Amino acid sequence: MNMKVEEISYSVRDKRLIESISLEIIEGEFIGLIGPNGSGKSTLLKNIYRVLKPDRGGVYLNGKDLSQMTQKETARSMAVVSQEANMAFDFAVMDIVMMGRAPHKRLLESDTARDQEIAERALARVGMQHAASSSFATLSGGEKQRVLIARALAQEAGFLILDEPTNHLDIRYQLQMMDLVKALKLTSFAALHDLNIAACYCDRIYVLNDGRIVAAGRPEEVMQKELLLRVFGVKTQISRHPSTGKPAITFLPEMLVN
Ligand SMILES: Nc1ncnc2c1ncn2[C@@H]1O[C@H](COP(=O)(O)OP(=O)(O)OP(=O)(O)O)[C@@H](O)[C@H]1O
Repeated sequence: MNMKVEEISYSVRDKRLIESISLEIIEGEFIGLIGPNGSGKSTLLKNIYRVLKPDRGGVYLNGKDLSQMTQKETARSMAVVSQEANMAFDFAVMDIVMMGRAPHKRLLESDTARDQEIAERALARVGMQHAASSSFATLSGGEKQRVLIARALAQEAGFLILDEPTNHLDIRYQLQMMDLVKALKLTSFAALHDLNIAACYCDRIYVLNDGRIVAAGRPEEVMQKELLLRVFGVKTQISRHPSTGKPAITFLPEMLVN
């Protein structure tokens, strides 16, 4: 599944939150989106997954204009895992995964054995089958994220959007989550905060600053100290990770630099 974003802009009242953003994601790629707090990452993703409507420009999935698709059609092509893992009501884990089947059903159509089988398989793929009847609210942050990935898998969409999927997770769960998503081999677009994680896992990275894309490329092209200083306002040393060969970013606190 290929995705193309063409010149999208979005404003609230007079404030332009994202400005003329274009990008392309090719089938099978894992693409990162990085940028400082408030740079517009969530706003961009929401414009892509149709919680917000761009003022200008368009989003195309396999050449098809998303704004011409029904929400159900969109959900069959695109699944979203966001950082807001809390549900207003408590549900059993399996019920949450089964929600992923909704875009494939007619209104009030009941679940079939095939839906059940797809949901069970999705839960097994994220290693959470033992928790099928547990209450979602009682799970740890890492487990919740895995269940939400399972829901996205049950949705059988070819394109996965992740909005800061590792927020609030400790380092072990962050790596586990990223390894899991990579192993799924879905075409993915992920807003990430941790630059080393982005450098390690992404095929390509887009850098957002003040609502605009200011750099794009492979991790080694993007992770340059001048750019990181300009965009994030931090001093860094960039080396090559001894095992992965990817850029490894070391941050230099002001008090040590001076
Ligand atoms: N509904 C809104 N009305 C006004 N301003 C908004 C609205 N939604 C977002 N913003 C502003 O738009 C900017 C971009 O916000 P956004 O949440 O997209 O950034 P982000 O890069 O995802 O940030 P973070 O890394 O902190 O999650 C911020 O300055 C934010 O305050």
